[in-house]
Amino acid sequence: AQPSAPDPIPAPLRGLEFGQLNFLHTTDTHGWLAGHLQEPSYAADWGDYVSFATRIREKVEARGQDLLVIDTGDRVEGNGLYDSSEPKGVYISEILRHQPIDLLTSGNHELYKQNTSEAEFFTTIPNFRGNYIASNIDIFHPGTKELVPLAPRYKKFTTKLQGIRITAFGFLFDFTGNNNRTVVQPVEETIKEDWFQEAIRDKDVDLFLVIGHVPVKSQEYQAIFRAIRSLRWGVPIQFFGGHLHIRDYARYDAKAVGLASGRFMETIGFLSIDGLSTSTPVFKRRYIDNNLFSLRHHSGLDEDGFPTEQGRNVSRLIAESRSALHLDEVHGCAPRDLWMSRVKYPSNDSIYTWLESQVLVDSLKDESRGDTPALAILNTGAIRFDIFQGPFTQDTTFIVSPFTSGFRYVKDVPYDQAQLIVGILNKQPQILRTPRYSPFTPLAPPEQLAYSNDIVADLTVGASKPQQAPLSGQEPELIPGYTTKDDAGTDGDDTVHSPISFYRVPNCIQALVAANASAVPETVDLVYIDFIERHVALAAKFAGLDVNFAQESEVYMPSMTLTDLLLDWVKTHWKCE
Ligand SMILES: O=c1ccn([C@@H]2O[C@H](COP(=O)(O)O)[C@@H](O)[C@H]2O)c(=O)[nH]1
Ligand SMILES: [Zn+2]
Ligand SMILES: [Zn+2]
Repeated sequence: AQPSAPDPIPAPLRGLEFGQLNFLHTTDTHGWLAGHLQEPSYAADWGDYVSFATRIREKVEARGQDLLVIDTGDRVEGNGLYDSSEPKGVYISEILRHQPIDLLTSGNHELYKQNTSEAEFFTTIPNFRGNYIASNIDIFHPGTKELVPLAPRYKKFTTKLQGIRITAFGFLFDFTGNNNRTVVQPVEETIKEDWFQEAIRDKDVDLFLVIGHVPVKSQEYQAIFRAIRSLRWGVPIQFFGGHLHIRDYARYDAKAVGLASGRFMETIGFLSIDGLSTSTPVFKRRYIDNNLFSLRHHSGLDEDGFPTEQGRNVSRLIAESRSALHLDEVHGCAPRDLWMSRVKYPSNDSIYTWLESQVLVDSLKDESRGDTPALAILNTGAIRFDIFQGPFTQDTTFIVSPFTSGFRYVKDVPYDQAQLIVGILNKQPQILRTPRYSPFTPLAPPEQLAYSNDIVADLTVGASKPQQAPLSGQEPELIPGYTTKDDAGTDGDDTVHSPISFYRVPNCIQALVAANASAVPETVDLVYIDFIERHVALAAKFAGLDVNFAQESEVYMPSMTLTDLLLDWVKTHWKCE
C-alpha cells in the first residue's frame, strides 16, 4: 500500500504580502515531487503545489495583480521517482509538466550526462513551449550534430493583467563538469555577447528578470547585475537563483534583489514587488515550508476548498508512479538515524563514519585483487540525504545515493603517500560537495573554511528529521527547522521554527580496507569514486606520487556503483525485526 504523507502540522506562521507582481519559485527539486514522506514539514507533493499555484493565481488576479511561476533547475537526480526508472526521468517529466511554469532553466544536473541533456532538449523544453530559457548553454543537436542553443537565450513578454514589460534571462553558473555534447559559456563572457547587450539596451522594459541555477550571492550574478545596472540605472532587476540548496535573499541595490528557494521540495519561494515604476519599489520575500498546513493557510482555504482537480490528478499520478517503481519496497531497517551534518564527523551517528567504518570496510573488495589492502576515498557530496531510523526502501536508496559513478583504482601505491591525499583534498574550499551556506557569507577566516569540526551555528539551514506535533500546554512548542538569516533579516521563513545545529563536513572521507586491520600496509590499491578522479590526481601529485591516472587507473569492482554497494550492505546487515 502507498504510505500516505504525514498530517500537516499546526505551527505559528508569517503570512504572504502580495504586490503588483508576485512570484512562486522552486529550485533544486531533484526529483522530490512526491514530497518528504517521512517529514511532515515538507510533505506536500507536486500536485499540492499545482493546487497552490492555482489558488494563489486566483487570489492575486482577483486583485488585478499578476503571478509568475519560476523553476531554476536541478529538477533531476536525487530521488527514486527520477533515478529508479529505466530510462531515468520518464515519470518525472510527465508529472512536472502539469504545473504551468512561466519560466524555467537548466541546472548542472541536467548536464552531467548526455542522456539527461538530450531529454531536456527533446522532452522538457517542448513540454514548456517557449518558457524554457538557456542564456549560456548550447547543445550539439543529436540529429544534425550542429551546436545550437539548448533553448532560446532570453524572452521578452508582458504580464497577463497589467501588461508589465519583462525581459527575462536564464543562466547556469560557470559549470565545467557538463557532458561533452553540451557547452556552458561562462556568464562573464555571455554578457558581452551582442544579443545580451542589445537586450539590456531595450528601453521598453519595466523589469529585468534573471532566473538561473546560480547562487544569489555569486560572482556570476554580480557580473549580470553590474552589466544591466551600468546601462539601466532606473529599471528594477529581479533575480531567482539556486544550486547551493539554501534559502537566501540578496539585496544588490534599492531596485535589485535575488531569492534562492532551498532544495528537495522543502521550500516554495514567494516574492512580491510593489511600486515597480516608482523610485522605491518594495520587495517582500517568504520561504514557505512545503506542507499542506502552510499551503492552505496562505491560500486562505480549508481542506475541502484547497485542492484543484488538476492538483488531485497530479498527486494521483505521483502515487501511481511510485507504485509502478516499487519505491516503497523495503530492503532493510535502519537501526538509528544517520546524519550528514546534524552531528559531528566522526561520530557514531554520522553517515560518513558509518560508511567508512562499516560499509566500505565490509563490502569494498575487488576479487581480482585478492587480499591486497585498499585505501578508498569518497567525496561526501556523493551522499545526498540523511538516513532515518526505520524502513530503508527502494526510494531511500536513491535519496541517499543517486549517482551512477563507479570506483577506479591505481595499483600498489605507497601507503605513506596515499594516506596524505584525503588531507590535501580537505584543505581545498568546498569542492566535491554542495556547501550548506553561501560562500559569500563571512563565516570564519578562509584558512578555517576547510574542514573543522566547529558547529556552524547561525547558518541558513534546514531540518531533516521526522517531527512530532508541537503543541503542549499553553505555549506552542516550536518545531525544529529553517531559521533563515538573509539580507532582509530573520523574518523570511513562513514557519517560526526553533533552530537546528549543523556541523561542518569534510570534502572527502577515506577508509583503509585490509584483511589485517592492525598492520600498517606498505602499499595499497588507491581506490576512489570516479567522479572525483581529476581532484584525486591533482592531490596525488601534491602528495609526491608520480602516477599518470589516465594511463594507470583501472575500474575497481566492475559494474558496481556506490549505490549498489550501499544497497547490498543494507540488505545484508539491516534486517527488519
Ligand atoms: O555524479 C555526481 C554528481 C554530483 N555529485 C555531487 O553533487 C554536487 C552538485 O550537486 P548540486 O545539487 O548541483 O549542488 C557535486 O558538487 C558533488 O558533490 C556527485 O558526487 N556525483
Ligand atoms: Zn542541486
Ligand atoms: Zn546545482
